[in-house]
Amino acid sequence: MVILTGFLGSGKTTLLNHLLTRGDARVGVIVNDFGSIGVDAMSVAGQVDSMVSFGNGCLCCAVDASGLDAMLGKLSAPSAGIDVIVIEASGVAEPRDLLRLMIASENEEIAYGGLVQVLDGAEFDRTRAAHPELDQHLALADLVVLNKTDRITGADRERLLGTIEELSPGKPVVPTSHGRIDPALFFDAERERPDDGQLSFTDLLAEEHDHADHLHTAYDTVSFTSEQPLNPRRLIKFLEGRPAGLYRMKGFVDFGASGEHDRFGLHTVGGFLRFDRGRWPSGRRRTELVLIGAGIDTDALLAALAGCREDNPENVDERGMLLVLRHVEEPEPVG
Ligand SMILES: Nc1nc2c(ncn2[C@@H]2O[C@H](COP(=O)(O)OP(=O)(O)OP(=O)(O)O)[C@@H](O)[C@H]2O)c(=O)[nH]1
Repeated sequence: MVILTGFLGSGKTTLLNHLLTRGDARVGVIVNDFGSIGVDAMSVAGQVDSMVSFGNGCLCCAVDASGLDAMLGKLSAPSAGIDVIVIEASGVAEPRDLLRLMIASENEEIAYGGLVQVLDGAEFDRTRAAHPELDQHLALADLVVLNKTDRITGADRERLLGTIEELSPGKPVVPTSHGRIDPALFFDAERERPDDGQLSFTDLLAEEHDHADHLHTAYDTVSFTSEQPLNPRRLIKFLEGRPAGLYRMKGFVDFGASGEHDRFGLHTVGGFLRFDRGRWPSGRRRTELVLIGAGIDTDALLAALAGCREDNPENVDERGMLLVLRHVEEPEPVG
């Protein structure tokens, strides 16, 4: 579940429509203003399988945690076949309140996938003057989208990037026009299929060549594999120091630990980091990670990951594993 937030007119709906038409994932959408969504574009895209909406204008005023849970329950039901839920919340909804609602949610099917803040590049200064709370919103975001770059000069763009960096240091910022962001930065193109051992990011990479426009040329993608288990402490250190341009990481990590659920799925969106635990398909136990970013030194990142390999995998660093477990958000699967 991804929260898409931004002030009125910043381009959230445009971005969402872009995700719906360009991504292969099945998207469930929760909006706080039915009228603001391009319903036609969505039905043409045929991607929205369920949409929950309410006209109260403000998501966090309209629902409490159990109300939200009911909506999420509808969208996360296996019968809905939804891969990702996007909550589109206008600037009037406080991201902090939304996050609080998410944390209070008792739905175990749903994993939080990051808070994305959309900014109108052309209106940034005026919006900030009128809504000083924008500074706090930026500090909460996992990923910042600087939209409407077609309406600003290169010099303004650099200045805004500098201001955003000051307000939310180290936060990844993706400059776009018309919300044309790579869906892979938000979620998987296809659902993972653990049963046949296919990794969804393979599809994700294959998708790169299908798109007609040159959206992807702005991104660097690199993958890392290791038959040798990784050291948890060193990997966590790498993750904590990952560069701001590294928008997304995805894959599975083998720490050499043994147990029922010793496959650690890794998922990062901007500053957000989560592990979940699962089982290795037989014979496929190895670390496989995909890194997506812009302006990243892929060689240096690969070298740093290679440096996380554990030379004595038989001695699992149990205390190091505790650092990993701190980021496990989902309960251990049962059975
Ligand atoms: N020039 C330009 N216009 C854009 C861009 N992105 C969106 N727009 C236009 O800006 C207007 C607002 O975009 P929306 O996507 O509706 O913005 P929103 O954040 O969903 O707005 P609310 O629903 O009011 O919160 C629309 O007319 C869009 O076509 C962009 O990158 N460049």
